[in-house]
Amino acid sequence: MTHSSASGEQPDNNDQRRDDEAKSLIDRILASDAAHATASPSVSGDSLISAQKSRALALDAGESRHTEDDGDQLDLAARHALRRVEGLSTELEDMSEVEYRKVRLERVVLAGLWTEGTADDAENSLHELAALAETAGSTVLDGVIQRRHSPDPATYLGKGKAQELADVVSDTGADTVVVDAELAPSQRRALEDVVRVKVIDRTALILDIFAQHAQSREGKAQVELAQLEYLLPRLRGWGDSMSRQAGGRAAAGEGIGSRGPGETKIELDRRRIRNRMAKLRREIAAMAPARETKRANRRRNKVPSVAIAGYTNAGKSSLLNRLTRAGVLVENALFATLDPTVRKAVTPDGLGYTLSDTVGFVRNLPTQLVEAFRSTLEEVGEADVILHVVDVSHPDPESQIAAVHEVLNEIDARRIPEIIVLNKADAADPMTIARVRRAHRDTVLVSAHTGEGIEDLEAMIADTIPRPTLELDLLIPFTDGDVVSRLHGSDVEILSEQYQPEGTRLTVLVREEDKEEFAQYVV
Ligand SMILES: Nc1nc2c(ncn2[C@@H]2O[C@H](COP(=O)(O)OP(=O)(O)OP(=O)(O)O)[C@@H](O)[C@H]2O)c(=O)[nH]1
Ligand SMILES: [Mg+2]
Repeated sequence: MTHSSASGEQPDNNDQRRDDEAKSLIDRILASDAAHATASPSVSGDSLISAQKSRALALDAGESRHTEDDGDQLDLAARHALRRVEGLSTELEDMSEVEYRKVRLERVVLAGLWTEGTADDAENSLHELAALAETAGSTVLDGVIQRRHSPDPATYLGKGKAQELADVVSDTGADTVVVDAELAPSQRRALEDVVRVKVIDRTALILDIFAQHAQSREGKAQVELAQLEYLLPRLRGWGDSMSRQAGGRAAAGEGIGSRGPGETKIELDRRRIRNRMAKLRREIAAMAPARETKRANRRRNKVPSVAIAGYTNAGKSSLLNRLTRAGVLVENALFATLDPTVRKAVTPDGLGYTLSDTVGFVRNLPTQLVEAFRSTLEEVGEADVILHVVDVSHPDPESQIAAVHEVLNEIDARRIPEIIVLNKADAADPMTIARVRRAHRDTVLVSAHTGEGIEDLEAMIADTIPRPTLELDLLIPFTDGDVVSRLHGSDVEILSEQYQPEGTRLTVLVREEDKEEFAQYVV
């Protein structure tokens, strides 16, 4: 689906387009097996800031005053940003009075700022937040964007807009507000006071999704560590707010942002949290050897390793399945894959390599997660080749590519040869494809669904992985037939083969370290 520029369109068309987009986005997330889904989670181009930077902005020291003005109140734009995604009647009058433990599905309203870039960028960012919220299991009721130069230090949105948000919340009967930023504890509390429902930020949302998806013991430990890391500086904030909302659903430890070591354990003091974190770090370190052994084995056998990396939902697992016919979970949800999967694959000319699927990246991936998943991500950092999978059916693949490069940079993986795999060719706009291909060399256009371009990709992988370089001329007696089959195995390249009276005569390329094995047959 293409995302045409809004300029020049009739307002009705704009509204229609937004409605259609919002609807298809929701459909896409809910119907996880619907193969025909077209829209993708979006990302904002210009607002690409590292988690570190946004955190520095957000974690100011408990300041709680409003700035002078209430931002640039571009009312028309703000109105347009108020999209009704799903209408629900208002059943609850005053959320702070309600025993909302019983509400099962979280019903959320999203709030974001448009501080830079175009209106489309700002909307894309909110769309991505909606996809994240849906992935976490909530229903998105509405979303608002305020045009401002910078977040209000007190309530994130300006005072007036925060009040409008409160109205939207009470009109829609939402029980949670999700903010498209990382909030300081004081901002979160102040905003909660205005909107009267639980407020969580983007980082908490992503951590929550990871908590839901972690499968392995290591993955679970890594997520818990990241959650505690996030919680620690916010301890006072959560505690204060929860004591004010005693009996609330959040206090019961339900809902987004509270799975894992969330608000139920709020009574833990910092020391106990630190102890727990130290224990988790030790556990994760202790689990590393198993992974390290496997990796060392692969290194010893010099099997080339290819790591699949890329933005979440780009089609990494689909591509792994396509290349290896492995049954890896493919889901139209963000962060379906958390635990790295390693599979064997063979190039068209018979060279073996390993192919590993990894956790997806996202714009402003919380630094806590990059830290906690470092050992998993390091797997990417040690690969011989990186397949960087890009969803080219997305309106703005460039910013996803940039976000992935940023994470690769952080784990020191930018020096590794990279093949940019433009996936979902079947659903992509030719203009977008052309634009991305102009900006990036070494791209290959594929569709994991239709199989288009997969042969080109396989050929590119074969050309990029380290190949055996040592040429040997061998004569193998017929009595040693097993050696011939070994040569036909996956890490030798056969240049010529003929039968002679004394045995099989072969010219082959082998890896340097396999030289000894065949030394006795060298002619
Ligand atoms: N149209 C189209 N859709 C695709 C293609 N490849 C994958 N998809 C869809 O994109 C969605 C995500 O695919 P996955 O393979 O789970 O993506 P992923 O990158 O592993 O995602 P995470 O593990 O969640 O980060 C699924 O709904 C796939 O069916 C493709 O070539 N064309
Ligand atoms: Mg996956």
